[in-house]
Amino acid sequence: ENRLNGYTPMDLLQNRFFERAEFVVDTLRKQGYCYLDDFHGEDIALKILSEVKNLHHREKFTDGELVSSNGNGSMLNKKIRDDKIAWIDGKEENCQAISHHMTTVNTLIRFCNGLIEEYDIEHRTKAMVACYPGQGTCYKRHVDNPNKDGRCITTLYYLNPGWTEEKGGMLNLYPGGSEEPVKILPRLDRLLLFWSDRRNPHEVAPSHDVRYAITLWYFDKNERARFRKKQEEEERKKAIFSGQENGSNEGGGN
Ligand SMILES: O=C(O)CCC(=O)Nc1cc2ccccc2cn1
Ligand SMILES: [Mn+2]
Repeated sequence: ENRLNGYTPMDLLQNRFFERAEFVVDTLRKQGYCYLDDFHGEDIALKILSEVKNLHHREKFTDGELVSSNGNGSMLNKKIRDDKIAWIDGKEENCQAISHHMTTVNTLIRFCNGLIEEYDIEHRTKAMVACYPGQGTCYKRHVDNPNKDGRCITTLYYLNPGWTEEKGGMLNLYPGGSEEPVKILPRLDRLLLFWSDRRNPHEVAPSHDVRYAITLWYFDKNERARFRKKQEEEERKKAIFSGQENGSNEGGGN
């Protein structure tokens, strides 16, 4: 069969993933974030971009959340984020290249999982396709997973050919809460990975051109299971509480 100097194409592919996973895990350990350029190659990157633009033109994006509570319970309608988003599971029509991206990152993360003892990564979210429509749209400084909801690695795939810092829209990352941000250019075919917890506050600087990205969050099995159990516990308590409320009103309740 077609062995290239003793390796099959599959061997070469596995090696390629293993090498990149080693680099990613070493770099994540060292600085908490890591990016890979030319992740899919330009042709596939442009195919993914055309599918994302198609989603945008077919009005498949919704507004990001509009409100943030200012901590004392009152809901401000202050915007914390201006991105438009679409959740994609990869089976939708006209999302084949996006689906290929999702399976490719899964394979990379599976190789990384073998090298990271502190996490056991088996699941991820759907793909969140995001668009910043320009005109200064941004995303305020935040932490993806501040309260142990299970997400351990954030992956961001950027789709912006010819992007320059003049266009704004830099991802400002504050690894370890550092004062000075690391400024990441959201260029085409760049895959950025970082720990999703408090180690990586980040923000999107005001963007003056249309800016696309695809986010996948990967879960640590144990943290996710604990979070789900806590959620169910809270649901039960709430149900009991509202049950008492119904029981207490006159004639209400069966
Ligand atoms: O586009 C980038 O460079 C990063 C943007 C970003 O941080 N997006 C984002 C989007 C989110 C949407 C829902 C919940 C949490 C979220 C956290 N982060
Ligand atoms: Mn974020």
